[in-house]
Amino acid sequence: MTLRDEARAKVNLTLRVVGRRPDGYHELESVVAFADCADHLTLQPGAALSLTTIGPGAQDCGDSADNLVLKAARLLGERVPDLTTGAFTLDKHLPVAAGIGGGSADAAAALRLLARANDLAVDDPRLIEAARLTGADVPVCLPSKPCVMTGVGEKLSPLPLPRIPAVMVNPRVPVATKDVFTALGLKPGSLAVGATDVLAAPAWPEAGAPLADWVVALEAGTNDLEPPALKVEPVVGTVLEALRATAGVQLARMSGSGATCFALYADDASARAAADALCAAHPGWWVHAGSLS
Ligand SMILES: C[C@@](CO)(OP(=O)(O)O)[C@H](O)COP(=O)(O)OP(=O)(O)OC[C@H]1O[C@@H](n2ccc(N)nc2=O)[C@H](O)[C@@H]1O
Ligand SMILES: Nc1ncnc2c1ncn2[C@@H]1O[C@H](COP(=O)(O)OP(=O)(O)O)[C@@H](O)[C@H]1O
Repeated sequence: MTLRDEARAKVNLTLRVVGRRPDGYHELESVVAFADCADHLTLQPGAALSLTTIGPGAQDCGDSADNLVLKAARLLGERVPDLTTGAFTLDKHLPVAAGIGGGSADAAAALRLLARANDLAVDDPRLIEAARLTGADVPVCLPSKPCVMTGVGEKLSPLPLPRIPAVMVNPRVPVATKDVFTALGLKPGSLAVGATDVLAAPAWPEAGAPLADWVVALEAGTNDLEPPALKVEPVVGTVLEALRATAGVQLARMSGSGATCFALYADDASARAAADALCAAHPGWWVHAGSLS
């Protein structure tokens, strides 16, 4: 029997860099949501672990041993004796190295499929450990639910975010996360470990609050990686300008380390119209109209 799952794109609605740990990793505070665009992963359970990558993005990410799907499966196999793995097929649609965690979402989907094939609970500590070791963004992609993410990405606190009409744009220029953190220029050790825990968390709207309240709260945030990303890849500025010029835009910001940027709208029709205008003006860009939740 073939098992299937979706690897939904992650969007950092806000992203604050709190500091840099002595080991070089950065502590973050980020409101994370998930989009209705995704890669598709299947698993044919069996003896040998393998990966075939297909779809429009296959040539950008490949199926070599360093693919995050295989990395996650190997890390889980090191923790679960006699783990049944099998043949994965990844139908790759999301832009690669784009600040929307496509590879992390694929890895998380692989772990969820392996959990199903092996009757493991989704909150099994071995699954969560394998996620954390695969990459900083993989733990948040395991549940793929809106949350406040802290630490280097492993601490998750659920958030009652409503469905938000949105447009996502990637200029089809890959940006390496490491290069953006380097351009930020923080010295290792510019933070006491655990400092994110003692920072006052902003008061987010209650469950059921109107979208307008969320937009006001999110507007008060930033993405601290925008300035260094603009240095690494100035086209991010062009994308933000284009999104901010669309009719009905409520908020436009970069996601993660870029170069994908998103804009929020009050309704689906405005998001659709904005996406159509962006596609006409920039036929080379990847543009997705849909929603975040
Ligand atoms: C910045 C974020 C925000 O959600 O998103 P993306 O832009 O990648 O989508 C993530 O923290 C990215 O997570 P992920 O892409 O999984 O990071 P990893 O593979 O673990 O690390 C890539 C590189 O980024 C840096 N890195 C990553 C996460 C973090 N909290 N601090 C860091 O300093 C490290 O230099 C590391 O070498
Ligand atoms: N399944 C995968 N999909 C995308 N990228 C992958 C995958 N496996 C490994 N990678 C590598 O991970 C890096 C980060 O990719 P991705 O997750 O798309 O971007 P980001 O970290 O900006 O959100 C890329 O350089 C890519 O080569």
